[in-house]
Amino acid sequence: MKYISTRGNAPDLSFAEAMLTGLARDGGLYVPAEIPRMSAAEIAALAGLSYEEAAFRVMRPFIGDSFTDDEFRGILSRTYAGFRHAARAPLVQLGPNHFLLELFHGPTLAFKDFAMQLIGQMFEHELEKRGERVTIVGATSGDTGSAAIEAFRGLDNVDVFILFPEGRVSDIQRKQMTTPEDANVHALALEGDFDDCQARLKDMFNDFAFRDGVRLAGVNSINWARVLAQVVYYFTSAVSLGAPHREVSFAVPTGNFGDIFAGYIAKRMGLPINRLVIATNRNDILHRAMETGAYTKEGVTPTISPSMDIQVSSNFERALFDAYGRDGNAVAQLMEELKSGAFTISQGAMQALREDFTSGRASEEETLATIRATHDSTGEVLCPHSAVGVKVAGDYLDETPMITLATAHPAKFPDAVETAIGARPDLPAHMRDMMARPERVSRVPNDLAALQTLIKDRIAQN
Ligand SMILES: Cc1ncc(COP(=O)(O)O)c(C=O)c1O
Ligand SMILES: N[C@@H](CCOP(=O)(O)O)C(=O)O
Repeated sequence: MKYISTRGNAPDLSFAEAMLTGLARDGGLYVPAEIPRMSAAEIAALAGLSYEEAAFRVMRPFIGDSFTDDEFRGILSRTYAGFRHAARAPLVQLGPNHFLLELFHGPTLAFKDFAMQLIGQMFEHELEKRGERVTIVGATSGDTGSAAIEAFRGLDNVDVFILFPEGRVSDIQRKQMTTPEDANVHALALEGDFDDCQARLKDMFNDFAFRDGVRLAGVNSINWARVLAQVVYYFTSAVSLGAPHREVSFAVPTGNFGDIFAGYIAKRMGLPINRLVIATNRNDILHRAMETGAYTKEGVTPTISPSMDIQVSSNFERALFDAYGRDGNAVAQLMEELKSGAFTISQGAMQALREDFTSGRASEEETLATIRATHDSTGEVLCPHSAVGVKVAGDYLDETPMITLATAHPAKFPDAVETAIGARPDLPAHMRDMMARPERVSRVPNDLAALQTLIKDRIAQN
């Protein structure tokens, strides 16, 4: 299995190489040269398997010879051992034909753990084999950073630096990033928004002297392995509702487009998915793009679903690559235009996108009302991101079962939940004392050179 860049001008890599490389050297994102298909019989055979065994069967064809079967099985069993639910990703019913996929039972209470715990294990295995050390730099709007820190803290061959937008993550998210005591963890509060964090991260990858000097690696969904791990729960949830004999739809709270892109990959692999619904908050660039064909940046507006306060959706580039018939030059051209703030998607590409994706947006009031109504009718307490998904899913309910992804635990966003239902959800026991723990964080300017100097200095000290 080979991986190619969405901009068509970088070396082809194996799975393990693409995982350690992060961003392609032409600025693009790695995708598999071909998407392996699963037959209806292979999909049906996932029914009743453990999550780990289903994960093995869904991901195996993408891994090539980067890991042996035994190595990969060992990695998967360690990956999900720390989840607090035996099913890993349980489904609960919200109403007739509407289901919620709870993805928040991992160690940091967000769907990010599904992929981050896996790549933590894969990095450790691969770096030990190669005798290499890397510097991970990540950009986060709150959840990716905490999941990355949890997955990589304490590892000998990794330093992990996380850029988060100062004042724009919840208190719990900040504490998750600033309270670990491990010397290899560096939480950096950047003066800017998430898009600034992600832009500086990509600048670091595009500065080859810095990139090679610190042996830079990325664990954002730039990294294909992150997307791949998320494909699995589309299969397990759909199969438990009758796939491949019955179609299902998914509604996905969306920011950086990694999670819903994983659903698209599941569909390309043969999972019978009717709709993939992109659910956005007020930062609705994807919804606007789906409606008009114009992908136009606006400023990021802070919302009660802060992890989705994103305007430049990194993984949309992967969807565009397919929509443009895998023409890397066309994608490179669009990304060049985006530097000036906007691009227009061709009619043909829009048609291709609309065959797979549809979209909707939830306002702040609708998000709060959805948390309240869902609690009243089912007892389920939604986080505000999941509530965006449930609200938008409501506009698409029909005879096909709809699965909305619940992407974070409500206790990560107690203020929004309290506003909606008048009660603050409890944190799980392992996090109860979190607010009292001392913090370690550096404030950093939105400036590439200053960030690079800080990172080099910290590595030299370790
Ligand atoms: C809780 C939560 N929900 C939804 C999203 C959006 O997911 P994606 O960025 O993969 O579109 C994020 C951030 O990525 C998140 O942290
Ligand atoms: N919402 C994310 C943003 C980063 O997205 P990723 O897909 O690159 O991990 C977060 O919580 O940080």
